Amino acid sequence: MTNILRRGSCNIAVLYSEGTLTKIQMSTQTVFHKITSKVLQDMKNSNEKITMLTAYDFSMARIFDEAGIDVLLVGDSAANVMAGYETTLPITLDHMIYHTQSVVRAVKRAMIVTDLPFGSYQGDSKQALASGIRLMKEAGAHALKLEGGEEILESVYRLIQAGIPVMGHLGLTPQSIFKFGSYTVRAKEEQEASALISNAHALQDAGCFSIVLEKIPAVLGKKVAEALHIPIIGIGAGKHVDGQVLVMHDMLGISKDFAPRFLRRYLDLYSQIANATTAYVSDVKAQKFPAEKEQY
Ligand SMILES: Nc1nc(=O)c2c([nH]1)NC[C@@H]1CN(c3ccc(C(=O)N[C@@H](CCC(=O)O)C(=O)O)cc3)CN21
Ligand SMILES: CC(C)C(=O)C(=O)O
Repeated sequence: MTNILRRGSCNIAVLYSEGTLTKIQMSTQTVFHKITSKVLQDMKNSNEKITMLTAYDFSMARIFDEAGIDVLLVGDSAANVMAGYETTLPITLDHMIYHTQSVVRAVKRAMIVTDLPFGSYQGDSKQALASGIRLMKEAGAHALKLEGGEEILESVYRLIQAGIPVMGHLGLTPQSIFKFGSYTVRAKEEQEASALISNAHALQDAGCFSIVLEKIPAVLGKKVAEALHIPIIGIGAGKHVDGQVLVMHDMLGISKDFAPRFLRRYLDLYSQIANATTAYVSDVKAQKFPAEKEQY
């Protein structure tokens, strides 16, 4: 195996010697490989880190996809960053379908994983399957993510039986925030750590293609990534896991007052957008916009 392609716009010819990957010949002669669970597994096996960001809309998803992101997560964090709710609980399956459809229209290469939202799967595996089928059929998701371990295994299994790739999510699981009461680091104590490890094994055994670990000690992230053969994607789970995920608004510096230790901001878009807005407002007020050449 050689290299796994990164950019849509450049001419890196990527030859993947194993497996049966979909190749798309673009007009620019760029060869794309659509990212699938098989590609992610190959990345783990060859020690290539997996990159994942959230996306909720067409315009941002297109930029991320063309810039070479491997996985786009249509996260239920849309409840927070798109809709302004305090928690992820209020977002509905219909909202998740809308966001997923928007992302799907933009993406050529990345794998699109959508969260099953709170209330659309817990406790009833038939409801989980019905919700999952809507996201695959109506929205075009490539895979689904569900929060939890043992307690949702039946749902995970039923989805996988139906041919839907499932990503697990352990550690800090925001849909259970009212059970835990805070967003503190999880599994610091031995008992919770060993429960997390056994849940990770159970998810892998049920057929999950990958697991997200959120806000846990780096040593535990390392332990899980080494013990499991499937790719482990971390958010606040240290550097030894197989890939990293961040919420796009955090990574781009759009979100305000969110500064957990695990976050690295690659831009300060909040102030850049605010400055651009002030400049626009003052130009219009001062009748500097539009200028002669900007009118008909
Ligand atoms: N903008 C955004 N980014 C996220 O990463 C994110 C969401 N929203 N919404 C859904 C979940 C919630 N997540 C969270 C929420 C809080 C912390 C956190 O560390 N909060 C506090 C510490 C709280 C405490 O220690 O009690 C912090 O330091 O900001 C981490 C992940 C991750 N997800
Ligand atoms: C924080 C990530 C992993 C997530 O689940 C979301 O964005 O909803």
